[in-house]
Amino acid sequence: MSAESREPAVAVDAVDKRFATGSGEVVALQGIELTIAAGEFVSLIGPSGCGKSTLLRVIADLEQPTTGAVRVFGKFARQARLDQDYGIAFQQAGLLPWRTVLANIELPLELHGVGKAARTARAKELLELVGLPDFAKHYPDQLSGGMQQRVAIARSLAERPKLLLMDEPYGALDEMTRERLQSELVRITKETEAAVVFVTHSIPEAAFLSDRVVVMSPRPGRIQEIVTMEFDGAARDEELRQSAPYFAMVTAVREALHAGAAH
Ligand SMILES: Nc1ncnc2c1ncn2[C@@H]1O[C@H](COP(=O)(O)OP(=O)(O)OP(=O)(O)O)[C@@H](O)[C@H]1O
Repeated sequence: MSAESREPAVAVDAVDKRFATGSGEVVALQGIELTIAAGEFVSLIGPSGCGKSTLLRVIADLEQPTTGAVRVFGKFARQARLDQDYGIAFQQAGLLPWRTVLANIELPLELHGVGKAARTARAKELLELVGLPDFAKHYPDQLSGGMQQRVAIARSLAERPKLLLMDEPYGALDEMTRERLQSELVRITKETEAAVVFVTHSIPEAAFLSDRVVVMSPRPGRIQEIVTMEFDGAARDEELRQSAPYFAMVTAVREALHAGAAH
């Protein structure tokens, strides 16, 4: 095992984030401590405005913490961003409208100097993976929102990142597609051994996907509780969704959320 793979994927150390606004200061995050192991799947859940997106953006170095520090595989977040050590998929698919689906997926590889043949081959493989092999030559506006989201996920996986940062990537999808993409994500992250930080509003989604669910509470945004998912070793498959251990975990996350809201 290399030194790098022994480092946690993410280490958030005493992070506060305050925003100055016209009506005063907003404390979006306070005293956040969170370590995510290599290969671990962690969801962030909590009521609207509790700071989930802000925490993800701080990890991605799209926002700077007011105090504290973030490391990604041992590097400062800024260096990890410059080195493109993680893939990002947000709810807004963020595809370039003037590029075909294939060219959108190829973009990160192109920016890293991967040759044309290799990046086209990889992009086609990813289109298969997300179930859109026939849409390579389409443009984003010719696709449904859900299909665009799958393209964005394919793009985030292009460089086989060891960390994926996902902000409600499935929020706009119908339930069937959503469950299919959840299963797909489980399979993909198992294959690639990527760690994932996943923001969601869905308790069942968080329970199905995660090793640990971080429950946040608002004003100021803090970690209320971290719930470890225990499924008695069961695989994360369709059977799990119907099982007693899964329902017990859904209940545990729900109770933690309600405890946070009561404060
Ligand atoms: N750029 C900004 N300027 C000022 N305030 C901000 C900014 N970004 C976020 N905030 C505030 O910080 C708090 C946390 O916002 P954030 O978007 O992280 O919450 P969230 O948990 O992701 O919410 P949601 O579930 O609704 O997406 C909110 O009160 C929000 O208004």
